[in-house]
Amino acid sequence: MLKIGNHTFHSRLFLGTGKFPSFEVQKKAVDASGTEVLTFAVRRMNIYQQDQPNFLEMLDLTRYKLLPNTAGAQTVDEAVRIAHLARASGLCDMIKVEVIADTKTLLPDPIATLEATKILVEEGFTVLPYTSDDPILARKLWEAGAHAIMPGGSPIGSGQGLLNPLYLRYIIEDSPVPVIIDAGIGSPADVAQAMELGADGVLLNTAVSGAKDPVKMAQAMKWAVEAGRLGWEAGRIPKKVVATASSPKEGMLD
Ligand SMILES: CC(=O)[C@@H](O)[C@H](O)COP(=O)(O)O
Repeated sequence: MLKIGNHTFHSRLFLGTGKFPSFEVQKKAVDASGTEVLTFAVRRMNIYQQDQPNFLEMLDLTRYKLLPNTAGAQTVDEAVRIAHLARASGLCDMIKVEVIADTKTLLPDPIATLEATKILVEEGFTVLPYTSDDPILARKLWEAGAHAIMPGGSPIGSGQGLLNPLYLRYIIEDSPVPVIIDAGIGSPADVAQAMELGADGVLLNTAVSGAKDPVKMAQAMKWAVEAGRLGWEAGRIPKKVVATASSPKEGMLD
């Protein structure tokens, strides 16, 4: 069971809702993923044009926790304002803090992320900051009261997988709060790697929405999360540089 703040989840897969080829495919993929948490940019919400299609309208929202994110924010003020908008709209008290100040890498602004996290924790939100794979910043975030840490595997939408497994491991080993690897996941193998490192979960979007068959990929991601978690719980064998026969020698004829 995954616990973040006061929320508990069976599934360890968080799914983004952007860029699916259609709402119908999105719905089928969400179902196939087994996710309980859907994230979306508050700025995509159609608050003022109720007659326009809503990207969440095909989904039975009673089945999912919504994790609004502050995507589009470039400053602390913007992130905090977007979080307030999410709360005023009656969405979940969870907020994914995303403050991006670089359009090429889409890497998070570490100082603004920390500042926004402090403010929103103080205001009673359940705060999940999207951060780089920097273990020192991760520590400052949980010291500031973040309820989970979401380090990127690689740049958003890049599908590059985990570029720095060592730093992610440092974060996972030290963090007193859940660590969700967020962004850059390209394939089920990346997901399994994250979970085998000991991550508490993964958040992904593009790898599913951009797949040739998003529904099949969503199912594959679900199984990869489960397989990786099980493998981590089971404890892998140590790597050796020499071969060791897998059959025991005892009882063998010479
Ligand atoms: C949907 C969302 O929150 C993204 O910003 C997230 O980081 C996912 O990234 P990928 O699309 O690389 O999976």
